[in-house]
Amino acid sequence: MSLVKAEGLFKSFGKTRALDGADITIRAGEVVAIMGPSGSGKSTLLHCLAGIMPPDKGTVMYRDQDLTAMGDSARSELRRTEFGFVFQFGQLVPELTCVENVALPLRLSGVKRKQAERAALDWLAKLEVDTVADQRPGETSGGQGQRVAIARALVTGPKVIFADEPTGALDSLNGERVMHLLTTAARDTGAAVVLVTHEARVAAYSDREVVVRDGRARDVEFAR
Ligand SMILES: Nc1ncnc2c1ncn2[C@@H]1O[C@H](COP(=O)(O)OP(=O)(O)OP(=O)(O)O)[C@@H](O)[C@H]1O
Repeated sequence: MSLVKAEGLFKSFGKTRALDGADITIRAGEVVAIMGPSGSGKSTLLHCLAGIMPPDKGTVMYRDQDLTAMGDSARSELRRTEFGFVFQFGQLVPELTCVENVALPLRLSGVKRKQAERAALDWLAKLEVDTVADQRPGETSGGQGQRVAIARALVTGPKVIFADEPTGALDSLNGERVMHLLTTAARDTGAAVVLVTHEARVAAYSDREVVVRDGRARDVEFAR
């Protein structure tokens, strides 16, 4: 059963064709690594799948909803309720403490502060960073910051986590730890993970790899 299904995606930036007829299907609960050379269209594909960027042509279905036919506000509502995001540099709010950062998506959905912060603390503990709950992101290490960002992505119970080079700024040991925690947490909650990475050892945490070349996506045989 497909959860996210994209067909015939085209996207150009001026004369650069970033996507050139890309197709990809993500099933519920699976961890998919999007790999491929630099500039091949991986991030553009991720942004189209996640409803961050509309393709020039093609469709992106999330369950029975067509993201490409939705207005901006419906699409951002869908992103807020169904998706979680992790980027290369955590992109936490620097003025807020880590627990406030993780609680933020719940607060935006109308959850009361105490309840939101309790849920945030639970997630920080699962990702083994409850020790930095009261610190600001600038006072944490890169690996801790990424774990906080993962807690923030998971706190709303998303169906899909989109992660663009989530370990790109970490050393290999921290990268592996973050991947382990991300995929374990996603498997525990049943969330699918769509992950852009250059690194084979990061892709090794996925169930399946999709290779993007010249703006087209190709499924690799189930590797494991
Ligand atoms: N906002 C943009 N404006 C102009 N060109 C862009 C933009 N975003 C992407 N591109 C171009 O589209 C192509 C695909 O970019 P994309 O970032 O999707 O590739 P990628 O595979 O994620 O690359 P990398 O691995 O280096 O991050 C590249 O040639 C890039 O320069």
